[in-house]
Amino acid sequence: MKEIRIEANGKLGPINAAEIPRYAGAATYARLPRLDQVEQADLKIVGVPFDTGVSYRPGARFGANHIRESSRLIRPYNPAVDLSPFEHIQVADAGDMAVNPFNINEAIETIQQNALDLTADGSKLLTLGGDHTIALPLLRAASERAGEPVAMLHFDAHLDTWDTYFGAEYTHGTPFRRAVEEGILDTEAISHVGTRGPLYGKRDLEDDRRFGFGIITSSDVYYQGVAEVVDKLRQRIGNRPLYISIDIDVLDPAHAPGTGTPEAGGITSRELLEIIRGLRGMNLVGADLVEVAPAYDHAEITGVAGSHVAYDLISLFADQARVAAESASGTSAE
Ligand SMILES: N=C(N)NCCCC(=O)O
Ligand SMILES: [Zn+2]
Ligand SMILES: [Zn+2]
Repeated sequence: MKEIRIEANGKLGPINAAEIPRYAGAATYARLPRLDQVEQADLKIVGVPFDTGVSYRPGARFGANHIRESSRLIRPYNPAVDLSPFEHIQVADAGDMAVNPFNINEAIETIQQNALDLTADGSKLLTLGGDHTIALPLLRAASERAGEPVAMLHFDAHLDTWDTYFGAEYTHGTPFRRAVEEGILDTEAISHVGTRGPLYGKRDLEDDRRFGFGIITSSDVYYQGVAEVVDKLRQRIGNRPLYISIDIDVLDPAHAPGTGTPEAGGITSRELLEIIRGLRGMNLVGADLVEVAPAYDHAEITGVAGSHVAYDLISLFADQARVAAESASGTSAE
């Protein structure tokens, strides 16, 4: 069937839901064009079907396609930030990386190389799915492209700065310790948001602090509120190149049951979306959304949350482009 798409400012947008019912056809994220359907993309959305690094329930290898299927209802205008993101940047779905499920070291190499290849033309990357192991190669690629260690906001129930599991260095509980060891993070500007739940010991927090991480716990979000949290994060990060890593388990299991290591007492999807929206104007260079495991989901609760989180991340990228275009053309950029 012929696709009928929304087009504006020379950008090829989603399939028009007024012409072709939104439940029809193969899923791309938000029914956006595939990368091979556009001449160029400013932001590429790519799936990472990999979950060999998990310590508990597997299934995040199916996360990207679940988020795509759950994103069919996304509409083109984002009123929360007064922006039609797909009109300001060309966004395209680049499909999935082909990652070895039997060899973690090789998988990490592939992810890093694919991320570098996809951004060689100056475009940016938002990855969907996979377990949190994949943040390490994605951060390596992001810091190489930025030409310096990157700031990071890490939304997660977990610290993911543990040392090893069963002697393994590369797992979904250890990417950020490795990243600090490798010197690819700007340790003046890294923060966890939404952490909670039992730890192995107090030492986990001491190690984490030593690496440079600031912590805003799930309870801090509750007691301080979104506005104060956003303020603190913006101050800590300033204009540094910023990578955002979102583990969907940062949400309470009521908001995201479909994940591998759920912890009670999480933030709501409203809080997460509001914090992301509060980051407008920051120097975002890349992002991932990990740990969506559809086997434990119901009624696409987690898939819908993930698809909307991705939409507000895309809106941040688009807003950066809007501001840059406005200042280039001399119109005031608010
Ligand atoms: N979900 C992520 N990324 N990490 C959880 C690791 C929890 C653990 O096995 O102790
Ligand atoms: Zn994690
Ligand atoms: Zn987690």
